Amino acid sequence: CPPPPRPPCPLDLCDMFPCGKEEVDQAIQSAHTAYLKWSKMAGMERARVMLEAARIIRERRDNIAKLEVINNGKSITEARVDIDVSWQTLEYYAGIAGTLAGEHIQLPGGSFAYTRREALGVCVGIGAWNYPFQIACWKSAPALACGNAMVFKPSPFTAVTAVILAEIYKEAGVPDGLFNVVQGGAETGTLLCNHPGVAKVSFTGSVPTGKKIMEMSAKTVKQVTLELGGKSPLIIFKDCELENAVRGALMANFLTQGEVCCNGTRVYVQREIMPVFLEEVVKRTKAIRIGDPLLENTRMGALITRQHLDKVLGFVSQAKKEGAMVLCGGEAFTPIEPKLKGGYYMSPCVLDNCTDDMTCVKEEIFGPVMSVMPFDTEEEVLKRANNTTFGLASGVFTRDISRAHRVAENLQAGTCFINNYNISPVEVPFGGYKQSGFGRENGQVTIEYYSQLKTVVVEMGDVDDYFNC
Ligand SMILES: NC(=O)C1=CN([C@@H]2O[C@H](COP(=O)(O)OP(=O)(O)OC[C@H]3O[C@@H](n4cnc5c(N)ncnc54)[C@H](O)[C@@H]3O)[C@@H](O)[C@H]2O)C=CC1
Repeated sequence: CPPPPRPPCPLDLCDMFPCGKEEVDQAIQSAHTAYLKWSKMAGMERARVMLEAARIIRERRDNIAKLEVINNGKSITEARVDIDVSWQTLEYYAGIAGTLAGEHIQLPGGSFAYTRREALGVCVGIGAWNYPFQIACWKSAPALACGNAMVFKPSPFTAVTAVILAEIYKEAGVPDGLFNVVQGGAETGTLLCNHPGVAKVSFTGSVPTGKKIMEMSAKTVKQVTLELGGKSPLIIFKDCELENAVRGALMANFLTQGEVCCNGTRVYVQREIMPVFLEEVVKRTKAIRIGDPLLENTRMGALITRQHLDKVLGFVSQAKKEGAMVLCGGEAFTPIEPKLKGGYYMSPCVLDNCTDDMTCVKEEIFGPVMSVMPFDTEEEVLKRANNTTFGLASGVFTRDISRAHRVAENLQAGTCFINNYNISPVEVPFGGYKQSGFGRENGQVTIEYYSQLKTVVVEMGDVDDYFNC
């Protein structure tokens, strides 16, 4: 049902009507029809269509990026990177589509077996609001490369750009229905996860929702990939290249207004360099340009919603109550331009005097808030870094190559960045340990999560007369 009429708002991007059972059934049915056709095509044929889609995205990069800024609130420079990563994802998996193959296994007496890598069927993608277009590509590209269809549900807060992707796939020549977008929130997502026509659900979002997705998917034994939240540690040793470590800490905390699942928000700094680190990090954080995300030199745009901004500011207040010290930021920010008044901006925040038991150190804030803590030894910091139910990412800054690899080995996280942070090219697998989820996105391994192996056993001789004794 359309929502009741309300006065038009000049800032509205679209009206979103959530899909109900009928639309979800239709989307899955048409995706299934498209899958029957698409999965019979050769990998090279699928690759050609995907490369054409990648080309169109590249050609329209600036327009899509602009729309993504309006969709999400992130800065235009970041949005362009998201769109570049998106077409690269399509190119990468187009390259793999033509290489999908099985094995040949020799058996006694000339008999043999072979394996076929087959598609799963209709896959569902459920996206978060922080990387709307990129998440749709991270999920659909490997799915389509393997011969699947996808029904994608974007977050209701960022409903628009996934539709652009659907239009581009169609223009590039995928069969009608191969990539369908359904709109809506939890109810629509529930319909998708409970649907018997769905073979797999790939989800990006919060841990509580991820658990529900798993539970619903279990009823019909759907495969599941979960990309959930994090509270990742970033460990900075005193022998680091300080300039890089400071830049890395900013990269680990303030991209997309801090709304990044793999952010390194627990920053452990070796005690000897703490004063100089804090001085530099605060100086740079204060200098971050906040404001109109469509301007070239803006580096921090608006948070996703008023409620989310209030939630993030609430974390800062709670941190103060628990004894943390705000070194900078942590307040609602009103840009000078009149048109931006009422936007959900906040100044990026650095918290000192933090301890491991504080709420700001334990819980995912999903906003521009960095918690800094001192440490003395490698053994101690590893213990503290791993003392969390999350395990998405981690980082270490040091000039000592042995220490870097030793720390990477001992951190319980799906990714460890050495001497940088938040670098996620498509060639590199991405995903979590512990409650940050399972399965992987990107890299060759993701093919495993969007395909299944069939074994074909071929007898070249006679069948044993086993029962005639
Ligand atoms: N790991 C990550 O990348 C992300 C983590 N988050 C975390 O989650 C918090 C809440 O953000 P939300 O957008 O509300 O995350 P969420 O986990 O509630 O929503 C993510 C997606 O799941 C859908 N969804 C919600 N409930 C569902 C259900 N019962 N069944 C099926 N689909 C459902 C939503 O419509 C959206 O498309 C954030 O404050 C942040 O801490 C949010 C976005 C991304």
